[in-house]
Amino acid sequence: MATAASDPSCPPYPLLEEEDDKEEHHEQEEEPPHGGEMELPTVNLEAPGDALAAACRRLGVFRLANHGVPGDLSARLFALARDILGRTPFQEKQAQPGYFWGTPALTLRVKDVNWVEGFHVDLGQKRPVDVGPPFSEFRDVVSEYGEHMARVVRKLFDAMSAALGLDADQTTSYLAERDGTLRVYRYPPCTSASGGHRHRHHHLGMEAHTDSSVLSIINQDLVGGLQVLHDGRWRDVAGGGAGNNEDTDLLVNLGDMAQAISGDAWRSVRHRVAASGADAERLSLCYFGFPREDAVLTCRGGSSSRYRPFSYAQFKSRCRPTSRPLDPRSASNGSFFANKLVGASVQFMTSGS
Ligand SMILES: O=C(O)CCC(=O)C(=O)O
Ligand SMILES: [Fe+2]
Repeated sequence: MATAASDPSCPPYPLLEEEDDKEEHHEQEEEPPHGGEMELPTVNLEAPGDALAAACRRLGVFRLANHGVPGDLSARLFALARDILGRTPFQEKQAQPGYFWGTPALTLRVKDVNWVEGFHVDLGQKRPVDVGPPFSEFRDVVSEYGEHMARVVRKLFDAMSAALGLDADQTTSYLAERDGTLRVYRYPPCTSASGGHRHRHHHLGMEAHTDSSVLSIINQDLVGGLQVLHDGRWRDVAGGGAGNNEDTDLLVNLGDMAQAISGDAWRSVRHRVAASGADAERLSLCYFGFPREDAVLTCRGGSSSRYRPFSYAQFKSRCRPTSRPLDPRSASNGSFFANKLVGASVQFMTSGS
């Protein structure tokens, strides 16, 4: 049984049950191979051109240059996150609003826990949460960073809307950029990490999934660990050295809502995070932009679309988390979203799909 008890910043209870051989064998069979590092295309936010639609169609993930997020702001947020998450005793962090460790399933079953902790911040929350230092400084920097994320995601979505031919109302309501979520993650050192290859006692920083957002913006440090599924292989996406200089690229993932809006022309990329090694910790700042809850998404393709018009509120209320991840081999990029929708309710799908 693995525990993190020797590290005071981690929970003082066991985090992993022994996996039985049968289950281990099952998981090994399902695991897509690892395909090494992948060079992602870069989109220039000031001049996205054809590169934007090409990346959305082919990959569902790209680097974003010329975003204008000040390097020293990212650096300040990374430094605060490193301090607060990495050097504060677990019990103290746990008392803070928005703090989490591992998966929500942790309370039910200590198995397949994601080796990650962090803060979840609703940027649209009207009343600031009352916290003392150093958390108040953290809250203020998060809020300033969130303003930049809202600006960047709006500009990017405007360019995407133009490429998809959305009207002015859709362009406004399909993304509520100021009501996004920011997650500040720390992937603590993990003694049972194995570089992304599954074997007995292997952990992941975050299990394979697609995001439910329209767009997600990831700012990861130099440690790296993010992997995307492309052509049936897990490919490493190198860390960007976030916060080291103003020219550092951000990463953009298309989420399920972008795939739906595009009528499946664009991809919601399947991705995961390898657990950090025993002597490394990884930090990332992830912003998620969602549609306005009441906006009805009419998916491209009209009556021939696979999706009936639906609102994000409906999608959220119907989407039940599955207890285990879907088979990653069968879930090629994109089909996972359809599976999520089918799992949520057939009401979202037009008949026959
Ligand atoms: O930490 C990261 O780089 C990615 C996290 C992620 O995929 C998520 O929060 O959905
Ligand atoms: Fe994600």
